[in-house]
Amino acid sequence: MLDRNYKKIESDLIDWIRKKVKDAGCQGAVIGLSGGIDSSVTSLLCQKAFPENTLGLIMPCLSNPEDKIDAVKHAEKFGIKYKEINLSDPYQKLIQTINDYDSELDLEEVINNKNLAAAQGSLKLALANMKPRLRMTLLYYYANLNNYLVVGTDNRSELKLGYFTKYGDGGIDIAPLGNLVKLEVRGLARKMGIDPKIITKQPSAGLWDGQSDQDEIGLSYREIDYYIVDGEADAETAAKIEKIAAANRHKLELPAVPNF
Ligand SMILES: Nc1ncnc2c1ncn2[C@@H]1O[C@H](COP(=O)(O)OP(=O)(O)OC[C@H]2O[C@@H]([n+]3cccc(C(=O)O)c3)[C@H](O)[C@@H]2O)[C@@H](O)[C@H]1O
Ligand SMILES: Nc1ncnc2c1ncn2[C@@H]1O[C@H](COP(=O)(O)OP(=O)(O)OP(=O)(O)O)[C@@H](O)[C@H]1O
Ligand SMILES: [Mg+2]
Repeated sequence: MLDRNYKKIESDLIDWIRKKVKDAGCQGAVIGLSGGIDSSVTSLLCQKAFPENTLGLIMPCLSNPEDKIDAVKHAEKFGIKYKEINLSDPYQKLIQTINDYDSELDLEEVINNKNLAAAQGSLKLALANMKPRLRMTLLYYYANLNNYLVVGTDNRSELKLGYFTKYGDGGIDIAPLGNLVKLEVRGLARKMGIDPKIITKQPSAGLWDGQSDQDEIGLSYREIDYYIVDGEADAETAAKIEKIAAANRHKLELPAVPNF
């Protein structure tokens, strides 16, 4: 699976991005830069497609400070224009606003801890998913302003599982990595000279301290990717993947509309 012609994939994806942006009547690309591998590869592809018209947005939201350092280093290494907009305060204020107006749940502990570890059950995800949705708002601000497309970073593994926030990091215009599973994204990243620290970092949505894709999904990318590409998996793994995929399929569809 890993034995792919990454040089050709790279140049085909650069051409594809250029065509999609031009066909949309747009002039460039805006991407969220997390310091993770998917956004590093995507931003570099965009930068090669539109060297002058690619904008990376670094948007920490009570995030691990290491990630911002990695994102800045990546942007500077490859000459990607970027801005940092820290969303921690607006995020906290939004939670405070909910707390002020809705007395049903007490969010003081979450607000004071600045950590979603204090939130349990559905509250944890409800608050966590607001982070990518705030980022999406900023990405579209810059897309509208500059006549750019919002370029998403979702890969084939995440799309198959629906492992993204609906209208958050899933709220995008195009997804250049959408036909590459995570292990293939790693192959492409190596070929493109992405910093090995970024390539070997544990994949994480970074929505709360210590979150990792593998722990949350309960499967490794090796298991997920071999199943997606070659159909190789034991019956239990295959069933688990299909169950998650079925539950999240709505994320890839348009909202249901009555047919009467
Ligand atoms: N059948 C259906 N038809 C239409 N809509 C349906 C639906 N079932 C739920 N929904 C709607 O969808 C909502 C649930 O979806 P959503 O809001 O996305 O929430 P949900 O899928 O519960 O959470 C997002 C997941 O993606 C992960 N994530 C997020 C961001 C980045 C990354 C990453 O890889 O870096 C991962 C995150 O850790 C979490 O596990 C429901 O509250 C409901 O509004
Ligand atoms: N702090 C952040 N600043 C800007 N964008 C972010 C930030 N955190 C997440 N994003 C955006 O959300 C996307 C989805 O996150 P995701 O974690 O799947 O990708 P990644 O961090 O690039 O790679 P990995 O999955 O290996 O962690 C990112 O690729 C990026 O575009
Ligand atoms: Mg990440």
